[in-house]
Amino acid sequence: MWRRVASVSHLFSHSKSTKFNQGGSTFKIWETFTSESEIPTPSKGSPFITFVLGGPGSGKGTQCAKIVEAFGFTHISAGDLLRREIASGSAYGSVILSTIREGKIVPSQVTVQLIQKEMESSDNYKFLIDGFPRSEENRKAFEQTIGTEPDVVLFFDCPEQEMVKRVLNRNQGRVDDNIDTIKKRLEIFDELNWPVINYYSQRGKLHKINAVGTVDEIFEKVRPIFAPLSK
Ligand SMILES: Nc1ncnc2c1ncn2[C@@H]1O[C@H](COP(=O)(O)OP(=O)(O)OP(=O)(O)O)[C@@H](O)[C@H]1O
Ligand SMILES: Nc1ccn([C@@H]2O[C@H](COP(=O)(O)O)[C@@H](O)[C@H]2O)c(=O)n1
Ligand SMILES: [Mg+2]
Repeated sequence: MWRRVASVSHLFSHSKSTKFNQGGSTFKIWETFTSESEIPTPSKGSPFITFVLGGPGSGKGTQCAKIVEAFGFTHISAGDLLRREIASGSAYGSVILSTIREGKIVPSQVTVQLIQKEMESSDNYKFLIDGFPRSEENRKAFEQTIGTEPDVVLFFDCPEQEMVKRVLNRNQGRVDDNIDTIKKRLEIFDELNWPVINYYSQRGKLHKINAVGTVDEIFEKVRPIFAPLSK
């Protein structure tokens, strides 16, 4: 198991915050706008963990691929791990499949175990954990099992209409890429993901990225966050 050796709080020294309301509560979100902050070089023996949040179709997977290419992270998509578990014929497969079909959240114990296995079998120490945590339960289970918090949290902020359009055009044969499941996923996102976003915002770890624009335009907003890291 890894031990944390350094704080990266000064990563956020070139950020500004904005306040907004969601579900009757006020949230504060950090928005990064420059790449000039210094961060400690992550080292083997101490994982550098980035959580990647955003609604369905906000572009998390697409941007993760760009971050991997530019900065040498290992991409761990919680959704992909769950889909792989279904395909492997595991004992959990049928319950995971019906949960995904309903747009609901798989029990954290299952997802965290899959993430942990993936991290432990990797030679890398820079991880992008995509689509996780989806709920406070997910977040707490990760902290308890892995014993650490993320260094950075990205939140791809995208209007619902745009997310629906992207998901319906995705065409990758996913069982949840249909209008009924998308509506449920959006409801679950609103209900369960905002507390997580708020939590990391309060801890000064959240980077909100406007996810409207071309893939390259959005990546140019992501790049400064990781620019101090070498590949
Ligand atoms: N900036 C963009 N503009 C237009 N289409 C995009 C953009 N980014 C991603 N897409 C497309 O939108 C679809 C959804 O993107 P992606 O799979 O990256 O989203 P996601 O956040 O990982 O979604 P999910 O949570 O459902 O896995 C894909 O078909 C992708 O090619
Ligand atoms: N932490 C998570 C992540 C995902 N799921 C389930 O998988 C579905 C697809 O996830 P994507 O990230 O690939 O969109 C999602 O709708 C959930 O049903 C989960 O339970 N927990
Ligand atoms: Mg995805």
